[in-house]
Amino acid sequence: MNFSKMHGLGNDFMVIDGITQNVHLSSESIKRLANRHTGIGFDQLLLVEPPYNPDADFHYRIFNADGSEVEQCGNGARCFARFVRLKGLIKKNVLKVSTQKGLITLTVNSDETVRVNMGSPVFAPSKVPFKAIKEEKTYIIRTQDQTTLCGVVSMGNPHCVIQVDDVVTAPVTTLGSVLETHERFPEKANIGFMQIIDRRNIKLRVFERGVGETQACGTGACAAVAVGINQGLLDNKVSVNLPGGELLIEWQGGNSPLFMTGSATHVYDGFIAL
Ligand SMILES: N[C@@H](CCC[C@H](N)C(=O)O)C(=O)O
Repeated sequence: MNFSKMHGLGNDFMVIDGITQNVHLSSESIKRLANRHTGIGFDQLLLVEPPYNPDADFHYRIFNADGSEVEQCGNGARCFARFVRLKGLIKKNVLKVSTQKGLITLTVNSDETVRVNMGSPVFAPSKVPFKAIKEEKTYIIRTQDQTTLCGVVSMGNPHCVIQVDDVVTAPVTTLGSVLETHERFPEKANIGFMQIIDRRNIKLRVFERGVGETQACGTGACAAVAVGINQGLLDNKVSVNLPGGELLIEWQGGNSPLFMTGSATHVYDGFIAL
């Protein structure tokens, strides 16, 4: 099987063309391939497929390193756009792509950065999904030894965003792993730790569902800015500083779409016998 290794700000992917190749992967084989010692190593596997929807150019499926299939991936979307152009699967620079959670539009800029229309953030708890009596801007989640204030949003996938004083000392792995599987998130969640520098700049670390902490999480950056704007703490255009680099997030609020812009890097092409 031919594949490409790519990354978006260090969030790394194995990208497979499932249009010209017949690909059948079980969650066990994805776990094996994701292993950084005995496999190829990646945070997510992206599988490019022909469109199911007449409005889309492609369909793409996303699998976490633990083998679970998920609905959305921001850094993956940008890598996907560069992959299909690099492999000559399409020539145009504006692409429509369906994922498990609907259609997104991707624009490849002249400097090869990619701007993604991620659709509108969804705060209704039942849609995240998150167990709550009613929608609030801030929730309290109780765990065995602490209570945590957070915002909750779906960017196609479930996110919980916690404001912290300093991302360096934030309990990303300890609290992140407890909240990822908290009973109030029936489909688990990605847990973001956001330090607000000023109204246009934040720092962010994310403990990703099905992976652990990654160098960057695109939907996590979108979720943090959406929660920050919803809570009245951020402006409509925010630069997000992640351990792996910067993303620009723009959202006018309400039902308007949220845009994410950032880089997507091709590392190498490979071949693996399964
Ligand atoms: N790295 C991603 C998010 C991938 C999926 C996530 N771990 C989930 O389970 O929802 C991104 O860049 O958005």
